Amino acid sequence: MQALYLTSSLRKLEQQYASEPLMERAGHAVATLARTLLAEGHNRILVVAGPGNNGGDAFVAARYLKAWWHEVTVVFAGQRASLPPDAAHAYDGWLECGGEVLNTWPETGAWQLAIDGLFGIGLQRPLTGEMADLVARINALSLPMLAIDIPSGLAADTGVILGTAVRATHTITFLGRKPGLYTLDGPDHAGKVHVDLLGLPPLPEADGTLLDAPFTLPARRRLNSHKGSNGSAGVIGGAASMTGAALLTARAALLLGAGRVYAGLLDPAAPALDADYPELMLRDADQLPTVHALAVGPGMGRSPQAYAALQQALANPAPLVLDADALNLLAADADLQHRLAERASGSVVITPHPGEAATLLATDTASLQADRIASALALAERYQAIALLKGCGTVVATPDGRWWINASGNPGLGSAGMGDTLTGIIVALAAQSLPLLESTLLAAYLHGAAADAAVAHGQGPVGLTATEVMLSARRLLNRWLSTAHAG
Ligand SMILES: NC(=O)C1=CN([C@@H]2O[C@H](COP(=O)(O)OP(=O)(O)OC[C@H]3O[C@@H](n4cnc5c(N)ncnc54)[C@H](OP(=O)(O)O)[C@@H]3O)[C@@H](O)[C@H]2O)[C@@H](O)CC1
Ligand SMILES: Nc1ncnc2c1ncn2[C@@H]1O[C@H](COP(=O)(O)OP(=O)(O)O)[C@@H](O)[C@H]1O
Ligand SMILES: [K+]
Repeated sequence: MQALYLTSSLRKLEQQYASEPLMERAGHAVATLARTLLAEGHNRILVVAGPGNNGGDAFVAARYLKAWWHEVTVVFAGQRASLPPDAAHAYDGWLECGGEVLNTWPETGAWQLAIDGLFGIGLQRPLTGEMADLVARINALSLPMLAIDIPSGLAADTGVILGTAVRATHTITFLGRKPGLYTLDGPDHAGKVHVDLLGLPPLPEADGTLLDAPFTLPARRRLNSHKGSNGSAGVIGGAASMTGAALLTARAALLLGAGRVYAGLLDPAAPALDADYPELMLRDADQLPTVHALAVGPGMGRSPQAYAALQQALANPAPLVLDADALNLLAADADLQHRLAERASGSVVITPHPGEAATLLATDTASLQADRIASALALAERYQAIALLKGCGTVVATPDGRWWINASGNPGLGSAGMGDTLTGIIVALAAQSLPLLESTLLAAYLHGAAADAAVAHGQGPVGLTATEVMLSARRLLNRWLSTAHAG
């Protein structure tokens, strides 16, 4: 797990250490990494420098690379007179070592690496006109591309593209990881992220946390354990023509270790048996026994029966996962919201995708996605529940203001049934007595990591199925458990 920092915190750190030669160190770090990205025998580097301190870093990097005998072309999108002081100093340093500055894009240049120092964390408004053209030219180069601090055009706090953005193969980011590198459009633009602290100690308090490892696991199973000690999970959903969703959740709960799994199906014509998984106990939605953790929503629809089932579930003290139509019903009904508010804080997790989340916050999807961290925090606050906002870089937030971004997963997860699977993993872990927040965080990471492992085995991203993801998740969880409990 890695710390994530918002721009406001990084700015404070910069001010605190204003007397340190941070730009010099930044440029040196860029040059050092750039060298390693050049293929054997390659030497020609394009550096694009912008009008602020990100451009200053670029000039310092250019100077080092030239000193190390590389052929460096610098394109500068700014005016010397308008540069901030450190960047102006870096510009002068580049000229003093014999470097040249081009103010227009050169006709030809057989570069072998490009360095993007156009904009960093100071970007405030969308790139347009000449700046946007420059980004288009950079992106048209089919080269390894190293972005300085953050790909130019990407908003550091949100991962939103401001107009247009550089697509880098590598990003070297300073002082701390920015959340925008890991959510929404960040991962498509950042490539591999490298961090350099510029010689400073890390900030004592992170703003958020990156989920990039299985940081917590269910307890080791005693040899003398039985299905009763592994917890029972319940799933309510599966209205007519959507029973598959509830069965997927139930199967995931079974495969991820719940001792008993009951599925309460709303479709009166639902089968009495899941033929592939006869281990599952299928019941009518209102006939579930007491369970240790309950998931409500997959394939549930919004019928009066679905409403009643949700109302009943909210009165159940077991840890609760609300997904899919349970969220749409909740968003539309004050009584359900009241019942949710009456529950112990932290005993419910809501798992909306951006469309459901927008409904829950009475906004539109674009506004919701414009700041996924703020949206997840708003959901957690508004519903006094753990909120898991799905999508590339899933964000988890708690009512007390903590947040996490999940680093695992891939576009193979973009097919029906993947959300149902996630819900099943959460409820399985919660049934096995892992606290609900830990269950949610581990499930988010495991679900994505399972998809990554499946892709590594050639099962995706195209055509990856939810069933493959849950089988992969079972393998991974067992591997993590055996490593953690070895010896
Ligand atoms: N400070 C430090 O200690 C350290 C900082 N470091 C480095 O500095 C970076 C931050 O530098 P920064 O704050 O100067 O901002 P930066 O990202 O270069 O951009 C600002 C410039 O862009 C301009 N501009 C903005 N939007 C625009 C648009 N749409 N279209 C056109 N222009 C636009 C804006 O103009 P203005 O808005 O003022 O008109 C201003 O000129 C940081 O990411 C890291 O790389 C490291 O060296 C470590 C130590
Ligand atoms: N590009 C992606 N990168 C990472 N995770 C993704 C991506 N696309 C989808 N996912 C994940 O897949 C799941 C899809 O859930 P959801 O939209 O509810 O679908 P479903 O219709 O299967 O219920 C979520 O956990 C989401 O975060
Ligand atoms: K940049």
